[in-house]
Amino acid sequence: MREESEHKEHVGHEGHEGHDAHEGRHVHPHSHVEGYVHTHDHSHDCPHSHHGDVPGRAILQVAGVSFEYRSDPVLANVSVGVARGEILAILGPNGVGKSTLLKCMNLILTPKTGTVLLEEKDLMKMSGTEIAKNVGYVAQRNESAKMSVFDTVLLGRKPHLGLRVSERDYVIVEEALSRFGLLEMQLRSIDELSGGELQRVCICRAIVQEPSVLLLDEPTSALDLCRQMAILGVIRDVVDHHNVATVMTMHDLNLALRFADRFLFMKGGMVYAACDRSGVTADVIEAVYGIAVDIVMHKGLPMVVPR
Ligand SMILES: Nc1ncnc2c1ncn2[C@@H]1O[C@H](COP(=O)(O)OP(=O)(O)OP(=O)(O)O)[C@@H](O)[C@H]1O
Repeated sequence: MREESEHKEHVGHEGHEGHDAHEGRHVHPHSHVEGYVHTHDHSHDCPHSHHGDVPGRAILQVAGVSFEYRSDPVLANVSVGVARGEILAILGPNGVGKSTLLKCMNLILTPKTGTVLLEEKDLMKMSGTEIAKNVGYVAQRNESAKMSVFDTVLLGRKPHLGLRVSERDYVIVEEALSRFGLLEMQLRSIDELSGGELQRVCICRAIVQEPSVLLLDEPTSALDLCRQMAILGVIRDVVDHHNVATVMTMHDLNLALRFADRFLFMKGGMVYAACDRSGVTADVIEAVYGIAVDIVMHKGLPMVVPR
């Protein structure tokens, strides 16, 4: 099994400008990250919300995946797919295996059984560079180093670089830095950033990588309320306008309901429910988290309120 050091192609972006944070996923702002505009502009054909398990349309398809750390079983027979233009939220209590599943989706961890297909190609048969070109990943905990914010984000271009950094690479990086509100701190060393600033840098790095699949492990865990909305707004925008598929693990059910299209609830290392917003019921939440909740509607969006 490959442990989690290998292709840590952090994904990163988060932005402030041009997002409709208060409207969440129902409003898709028309700003964009420059890099995607030049290379994958599918803005006219991106589907928005999808239901069920998208088996036929999934760009990334996990089938029958099991995983164990040494001999401790963590995942059992997990199957799920994510389509272009949609955000899948992986939900469930601490330690249930959300991060492990995410790491199996780009083979940072190698599943014990099962397959992971990217556009119907077996990920196990792809090179690390090929995976990195297609799948961006931002870890839950990000390593820092003595490197500037600019250089860190530029590293996201690595899978695409030729012999040297091109003008286009610089344009993509600068555009993304701007969207993530990082321009002013681009010369600072990332080992001097706050946890939330570093999280934004890492998401920004993943975005400039221009992946077709983004895997984000608790992308808002270190962010304040305003930046949670901003960054999820930018991610939603990239997903909507550049036909990217995104999977994110989350704890905040209300943020998930606001920004994601589909929801994978895990319990005991298995899939308990895979549904769209209408399937997120008080019964499911109680069964998965062991807490009684009410689901109330607020401005057209369901909200989970613990009793
Ligand atoms: N490197 C590791 N070696 C051994 N066990 C691990 C390792 N990483 C995670 N585990 C265990 O595997 C289980 C699943 O962990 P994982 O991080 O996937 O859960 P999670 O649902 O993402 O949790 P959280 O919500 O707390 O982040 C936990 O019991 C955890 O202790």
